[in-house]
Amino acid sequence: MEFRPSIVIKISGKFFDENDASANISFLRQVVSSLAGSYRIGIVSGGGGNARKYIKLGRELKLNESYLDLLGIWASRLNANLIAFALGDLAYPAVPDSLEDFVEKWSSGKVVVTGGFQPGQSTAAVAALVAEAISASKLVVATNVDGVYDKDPRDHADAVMLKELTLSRLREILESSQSVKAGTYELLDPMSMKIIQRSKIQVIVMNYKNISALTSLIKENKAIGSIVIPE
Ligand SMILES: Nc1ncnc2c1ncn2[C@@H]1O[C@H](COP(=O)(O)OP(=O)(O)OP(=O)(O)O)[C@@H](O)[C@H]1O
Ligand SMILES: O=c1ccn([C@@H]2O[C@H](COP(=O)(O)O)[C@@H](O)[C@H]2O)c(=O)[nH]1
Repeated sequence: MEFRPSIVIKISGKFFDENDASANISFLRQVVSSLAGSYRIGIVSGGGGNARKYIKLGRELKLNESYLDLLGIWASRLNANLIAFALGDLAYPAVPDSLEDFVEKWSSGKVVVTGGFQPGQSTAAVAALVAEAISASKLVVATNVDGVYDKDPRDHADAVMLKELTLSRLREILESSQSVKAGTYELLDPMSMKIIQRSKIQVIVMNYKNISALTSLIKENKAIGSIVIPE
C-alpha cells in the first residue's frame, strides 16, 4: 500500500459553538475528503461551550478537579463523535478513549477522531501525544483567532500576530495564561508544549474560519496563520 504522510488537525471546541457550526463541519468534511487519498489524518476536537457549561455546574457542586476534567473530556468526545459521524466511511466509527486505543483504531487506515484522554491536560496535549505517536509531519491547531499573537488578542486590541515563532517564544507568551484547572486551558497547554519540544513536531496555528485553506497548507506548504518552530 502507498505511503501516506500523517497529519493531525486539532479543532478548537469553539468551532462547535459558532452559529454556522454545521456549515463549518461540512467544510471540514470536504477538506478531509480531498486530503485523505494522499495523507493519513487524525482529528482532535476540543470541548468548547458544553465543556465549560458542565465544568461550571460541577464546580458549583464542589466536584474535584479530576471529575471536572472528566466532564470536559466527555464534552470533547461528544464533539469528536459529531465529526466522526459526519465523515461517514472516511472515519473510524468510534472515538478512542486513550492513546493506546487511538493507535489501535489508527491501524484501520481510516481517519480517527478523538476528544480527551485523561484528566490534568487539555485536548491540545492529546493532539501533541497523537501527533508524536503517529509521527505526524504537521500538527495544525485550528482555532478562533488567526494565529499566535504576542499577547492574548481577546484582551489586547493592539496584539500583533506572529507569522513565525519558536516554541520557547510561544511558551513565554502563554506563560501568564497557563493554568491546569479544568476548562481554563488556552491554545497550547504546558503538557502539549513538552511533547512538541521533545518530538520536534511542526505546529501551525490558524483560524478555523479559513479551514478550506488547509488543503494548500498541507499540499503546497502555503504559509497560513503562525508556524511554531520546535526549538
Ligand atoms: N498569545 C495568544 N495568541 C493567540 N490566542 C491566544 C493567545 N493567548 C490566549 N489566546 C486565546 O486562546 C484562544 C484559543 O484557544 P482554543 O480555543 O484553541 O482552546 P481550546 O481549549 O481548544 O478551546 P475550547 O476550550 O473552547 O475547546 C483564543 O480565543 C485566544 O483568546
Ligand atoms: O485529555 C484531556 C482533554 C480535556 N480535558 C478536560 O476537558 C476540557 C475541554 O478540553 P479543551 O481542550 O479545553 O477544549 C479541558 O479544559 C479539561 O478540563 C482533560 O482533562 N483531559
